[in-house]
Amino acid sequence: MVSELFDGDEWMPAPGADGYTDITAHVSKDGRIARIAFHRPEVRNAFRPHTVDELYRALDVARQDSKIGVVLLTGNGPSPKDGGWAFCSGGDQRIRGRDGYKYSETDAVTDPARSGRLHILEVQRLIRFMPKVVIAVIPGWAAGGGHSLHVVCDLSIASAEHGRFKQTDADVGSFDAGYGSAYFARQIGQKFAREIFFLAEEYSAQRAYEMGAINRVVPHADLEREAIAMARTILTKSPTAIRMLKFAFNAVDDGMVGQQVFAGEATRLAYGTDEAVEGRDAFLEKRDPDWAPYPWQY
Ligand SMILES: CC(C)(COP(=O)(O)OP(=O)(O)OC[C@H]1O[C@@H](n2cnc3c(N)ncnc32)[C@H](O)[C@@H]1OP(=O)(O)O)[C@@H](O)C(=O)NCCC(=O)NCCSC(=O)c1cc(O)c2ccccc2c1O
Repeated sequence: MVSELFDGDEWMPAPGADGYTDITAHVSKDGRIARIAFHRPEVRNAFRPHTVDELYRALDVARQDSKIGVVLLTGNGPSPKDGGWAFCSGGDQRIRGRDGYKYSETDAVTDPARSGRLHILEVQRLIRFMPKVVIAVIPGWAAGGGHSLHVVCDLSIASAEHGRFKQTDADVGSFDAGYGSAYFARQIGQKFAREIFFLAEEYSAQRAYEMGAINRVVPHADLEREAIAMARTILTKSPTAIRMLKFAFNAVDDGMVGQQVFAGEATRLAYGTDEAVEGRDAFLEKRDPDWAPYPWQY
């Protein structure tokens, strides 16, 4: 079983998915939505380096699939041990070393520079910069690094019954000092964000909604159906408009990188104009460009 909430009629395996152990990856039957899920429910979907490698790969496959417009990131469940649900509980504390999270011996990692990993941050950047909408679909706990992952997603939808939130970083001597905290404060305000990190108290999906940390709270049984409905609404929109909007929302918080990402897409739009074509053709034809047809717009 993939997950109790997984509807097999909606999905087919994503390319490369049969090699994954720590996640599952699917594509909707029309090829337009990706569903990527943590698959370690017995540890509340905590991630180890191998999980992060697979997650990065699956997200990048979705990023490079030009039919896909929306990615649903979720956690499979419930736990076979106790029936608990989780989106993700962050880094697997059992394999945390002094320089990061450790691969297991079966991963056969010999490069010492690769041994201690904090590369969930690379996943955060991939979610942030991919030109598609990523929706966190939260069926249970979002804790520690799992809490930060939902923060970096474009939208979040949570189970009313089982969605629970807790930022445990400071309990375990860790701190996500980037999107997980500073950007979170931009979302919900400084006082709430500081409270959530400094007190590390559990809060409900309803409370998260009231603070503006998530977009929707829905009945548990409807969670994935509602997420798919959100995705289908987004898919009715212009891909270019959604891409430019995502990067516009990002830019103000992402400094020069945000400007670069937005500007790259502006350049792509400019290349499509006759004016830019004239500049290229003039160079190739070894003549002066004729800008006369193109006014100084105001
Ligand atoms: C998530 C919980 C609040 C759930 O509590 P609950 O009571 O429902 O469940 P249990 O505690 O009994 O858990 C069931 C079972 O799962 C195991 N487990 C849960 N979470 C983890 C985990 N993260 N690592 C390993 N194992 C986990 C638990 O031990 C139980 O196993 P049994 O064998 O006893 O059945 C609660 O579980 C909880 O608080 N979990 C820990 C949350 C946490 O502190 N996460 C790590 C935060 S730090 C982090 O994630 C992080 C990672 C990075 O890579 C970073 C990189 C760069 C900067 C910062 C980073 C960062 O902060």
